[in-house]
Amino acid sequence: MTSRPTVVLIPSWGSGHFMSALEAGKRLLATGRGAFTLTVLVMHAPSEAMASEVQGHVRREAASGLDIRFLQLPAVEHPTGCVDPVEFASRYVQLHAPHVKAAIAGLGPSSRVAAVVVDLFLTALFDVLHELAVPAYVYFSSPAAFLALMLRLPALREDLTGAGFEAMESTVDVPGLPPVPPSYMPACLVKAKIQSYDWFEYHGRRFMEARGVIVNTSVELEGSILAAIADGRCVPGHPAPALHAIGPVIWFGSTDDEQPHECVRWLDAQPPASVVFLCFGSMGSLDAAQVREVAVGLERSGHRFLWVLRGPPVAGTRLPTDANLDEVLPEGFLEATTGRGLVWPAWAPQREILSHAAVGGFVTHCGWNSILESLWSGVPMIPWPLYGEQHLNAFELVAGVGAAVALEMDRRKGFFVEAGELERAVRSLMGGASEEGRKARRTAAETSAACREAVGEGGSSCAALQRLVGEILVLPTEGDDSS
Ligand SMILES: COc1cc(-c2[o+]c3cc(O)cc([O-])c3cc2O[C@@H]2O[C@H](CO)[C@H](O)[C@H](O)[C@H]2O)cc(OC)c1O
Ligand SMILES: O=c1ccn([C@@H]2O[C@H](COP(=O)(O)OP(=O)(O)O)[C@@H](O)[C@H]2O)c(=O)[nH]1
Repeated sequence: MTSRPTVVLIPSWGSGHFMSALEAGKRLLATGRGAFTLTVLVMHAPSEAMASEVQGHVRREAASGLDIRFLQLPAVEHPTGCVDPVEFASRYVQLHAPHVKAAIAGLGPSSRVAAVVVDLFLTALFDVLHELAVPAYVYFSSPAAFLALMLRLPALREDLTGAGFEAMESTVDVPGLPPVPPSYMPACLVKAKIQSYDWFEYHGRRFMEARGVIVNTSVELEGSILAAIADGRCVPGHPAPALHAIGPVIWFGSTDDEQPHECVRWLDAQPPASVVFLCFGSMGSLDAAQVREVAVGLERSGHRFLWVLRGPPVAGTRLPTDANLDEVLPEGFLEATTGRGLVWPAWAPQREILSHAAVGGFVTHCGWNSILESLWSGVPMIPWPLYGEQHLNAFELVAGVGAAVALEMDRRKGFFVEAGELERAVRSLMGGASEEGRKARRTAAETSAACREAVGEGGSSCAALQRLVGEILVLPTEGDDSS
């Protein structure tokens, strides 16, 4: 066999997961310095909107001249009767298994498959990867804290009564984190969605079969949790999977835009660190009553703001529409805040915004990518978790990392936030008077430096990446007589 080996990456189709995994793959490729190529198996995204996003990414990356080959997998049926996206994703992936097997087996004659890296919801593919005897890795694009929790789920199930986490009176032990109040348990694991719990538990168990788990974090960010997992504190009596903390993996890819975005132009005219930025991720939207509270809270805070305000999701998807500002904002709000506030109703260039000197704080839905992007830019946060694992991320941000001012949410009213509470948190984060805000700003600046050091030459994440590449290159696969 003369050609170079290849590392196969199988991301899931959601833009956030896809780009995070692809960026990790590109870092593997760069660290391998030409020793292997990258082959990306692309599944059809289940909705048109997502499919066109993914196709856009594939087109851009395929044209980048890197050693990446994209192979489109055949379409499969959509599983029916799923209670939530995680069940859908897991079952949709199971249906891809024969195609994945054929695609990987088909690579064999021309290039040895050195490793296969799958997204965190794709562990159902392990059966075919084991059959093919290729080393299987997981790429975990969420924090190590959530990985620790997923590994703990089989044991935690024994402590749960039928009423689930929300009925629990004691705190939850997530090894490496301070005790977690049940109200911070991820929305994806609460009682009403027991099938979600089953699927998260399924994936958590299967992570134990992986050759390693590549995590989008760093020792500096989540050292105590990584150590707890490695010490076997999540699944006592079983060797923990090898962990590779290579983050922060942040995608800084270019867009097709030639002109600076309107939000960026508006920021250019604001004083340094004066603007609080509000954005709720790729799937976050607030209902009308909550939008009114945010508007009142921002107006009363007196601070400058840039608010990405999206409308309800497109029918049949979780993707928000562009907001109709005249309809949702209280009368007179835009006039009252002219000059010190911009409400943007559509997708905004978040990474660019967070790295702008005018931005001094971030009200975030606590998606892990958003948290990493904010920390990278040294921007302190106010956590407003919505879905997925974000409540746990919010807890970690305040109680662990410390780069945030906590926001009180009314759990009995669907985690509603009162205007006065948002006003208080914004004043605390952005004003000079609060010790809590000063600490969050100081910690964010320190964490930014630590993150940049981690991925730089000689840093912990850079070293982890080099070790991982070294391991992948010497791993034997079945039938490989060089072993
Ligand atoms: C982790 O638990 C959940 C994750 C998601 C989820 O789903 C999702 C679907 C898509 O089609 C596109 C996505 O980008 C996407 C993202 C997503 O969660 C976020 O994933 C990020 C990693 O890329 C990061 O970890 C964020 O913190 C996540 O919030 C959905 C879900 O239930 C609805 C989960 O339980
Ligand atoms: O208006 C928006 C909303 C989101 N994002 C990007 O979308 C990703 C969201 O990922 P995250 O993990 O934070 O949350 P998710 O949307 O997956 O829940 C991040 O890279 C954000 O920078 C963006 O650029 N503009």
